Amino acid sequence: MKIAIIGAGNLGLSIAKGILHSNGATTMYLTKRNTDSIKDYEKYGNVVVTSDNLEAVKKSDVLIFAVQPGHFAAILEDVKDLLTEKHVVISTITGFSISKMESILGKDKFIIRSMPNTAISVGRSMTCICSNDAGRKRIDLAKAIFNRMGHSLEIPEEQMQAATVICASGIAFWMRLIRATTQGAIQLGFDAREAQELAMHTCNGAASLLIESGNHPEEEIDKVTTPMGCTIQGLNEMEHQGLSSSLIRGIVASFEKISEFKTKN
Ligand SMILES: NC(=O)C1=CN([C@@H]2O[C@H](COP(=O)(O)OP(=O)(O)OC[C@H]3O[C@@H](n4cnc5c(N)ncnc54)[C@H](OP(=O)(O)O)[C@@H]3O)[C@@H](O)[C@H]2O)C=CC1
Ligand SMILES: O=C(O)[C@@H]1CCC=N1
Repeated sequence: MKIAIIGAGNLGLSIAKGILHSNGATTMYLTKRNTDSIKDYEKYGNVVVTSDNLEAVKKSDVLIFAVQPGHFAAILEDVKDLLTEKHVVISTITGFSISKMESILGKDKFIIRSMPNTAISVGRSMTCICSNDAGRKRIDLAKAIFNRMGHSLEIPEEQMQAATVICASGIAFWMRLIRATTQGAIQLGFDAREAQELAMHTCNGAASLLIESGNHPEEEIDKVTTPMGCTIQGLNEMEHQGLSSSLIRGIVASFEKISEFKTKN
């Protein structure tokens, strides 16, 4: 597979790492205007670093766009005449609709809109995807690409903004919960490194338990909460302090913000 990542910034480089990690490309173009910071990627042999988007598009089949929303339309205008039947356009751009992409590229192009997260760099992204009508022919290819680097789910385009909050911003939300747990562990006497080790592996275990068992979280909680024990004491205190409520409110605030953004675009 010949892949180009147009916009090798935070997310673009995370995707590049995920692709390298999973041997997911025969050649990979990485583009940005100032390439100094990513020249090292050329040591991987099959990676070409360039500021020339046109060359990257001509030499690749799968085009993953990861630029800021304000740059995207102009870049699509620049490359649109180079697009042929071999190309699949995959956007990761927040708030940029499929109809807007079609208005620049045409309805006949294979267009996939995706929302991965930065855990793609370690092959563990939750990635939501949808496509235009023509792109339906390539949705399995897009799923295969993202499933090599985590888990993917096809959703209606209307849910893409909500998926951005839960999955992309969600990485930051979970990081903060892990950090808070780490701070608690330090207060209980662990050194900082051990505290983080305990917090992140316990978090990983909790998610893996649900993924592998298919159980509801409360079913697993019931197995841990000894009557009159320390777990229920801690959980109830967290809820008195608004744990679930503050998470839900944060998610809704994030969604309200992204909805403003959609109106502006
Ligand atoms: N960060 C995240 O976790 C997630 C981000 N997204 C979306 O992904 C997109 C990128 O986000 P993020 O990676 O954080 O942003 P960054 O600003 O880190 O990356 C964007 C990159 O695009 C490059 N760029 C700008 N203009 C061009 C151009 N003309 N041609 C090629 N490259 C160009 C910039 O480099 P230079 O200035 O050198 O050209 C920069 O490295 C956004 O639309 C965001 O909404 C989606 C999911 C998660
Ligand atoms: O915070 C943001 O607005 C972008 C969208 C998802 C991740 N970063």
